[in-house]
Amino acid sequence: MSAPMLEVEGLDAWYGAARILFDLSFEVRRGEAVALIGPNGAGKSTTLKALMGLVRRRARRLVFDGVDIADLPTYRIARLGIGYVPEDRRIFTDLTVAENLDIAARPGAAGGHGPAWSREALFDLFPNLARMQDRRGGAMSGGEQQMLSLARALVSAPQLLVLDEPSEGVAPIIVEQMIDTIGALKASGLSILLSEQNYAVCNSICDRAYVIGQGELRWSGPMASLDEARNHDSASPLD
Ligand SMILES: Nc1ncnc2c1ncn2[C@@H]1O[C@H](COP(=O)(O)OP(=O)(O)OP(=O)(O)O)[C@@H](O)[C@H]1O
Repeated sequence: MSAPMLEVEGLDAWYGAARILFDLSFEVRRGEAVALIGPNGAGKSTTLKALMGLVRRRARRLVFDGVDIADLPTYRIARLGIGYVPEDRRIFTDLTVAENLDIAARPGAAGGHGPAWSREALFDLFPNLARMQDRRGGAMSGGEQQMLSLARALVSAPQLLVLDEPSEGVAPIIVEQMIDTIGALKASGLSILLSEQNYAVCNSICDRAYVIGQGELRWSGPMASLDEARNHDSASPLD
């Protein structure tokens, strides 16, 4: 079997003096969708920030696509082909949809070694965005902003999409659309690392799951096994 695309071994992370992650290990293989599941405050967002070099962290092994990323700054990690969509989305609220995408497509921003996304291909995937190209980011709903943030991540041609709680603050009907969109991206060959509290989102999209609690790994295995345990065991890994 080929080496994993992302290998994380023994990851610790801190905010100031407060240690948040304890010896976390996980991996994502090429074409796979992997869920980080856990309750509020479990450390999911911190795990993704630690991966991107946005918080102080230490790991025995932190390798993406064969490159040691432990000492790389965030922009270099992104350029290797990781499209990170943070929980707060970080779109420019004063700029329009089209301008937000233009900024992501500035020269030198791409180069992620993944499939290139033309504007047409993006708008095929996100027809709502195609219809609101002149709308300012600040005038969009939570779900629309999430889609824009996802579209913007694709502009940099990632191989791995890292999505931090994409369903948060999004209306249920839009969550369904989002599941379809992320599922289509997976079907196109992109690898996905998804942090979620919404179990249904993980179950619809992911092949495998890691359950995190209080900064530690509590369980890992195929999504189907987690689903089985959740439905039939009195003490499920999610309790
Ligand atoms: N900037 C920060 N400074 C200090 N502590 C923080 C900071 N951000 C998060 N924490 C703490 O780190 C722990 C993990 O938070 P994290 O946001 O990673 O959890 P999470 O699993 O993503 O939960 P949520 O679903 O609420 O985002 C929590 O105890 C949280 O209070």
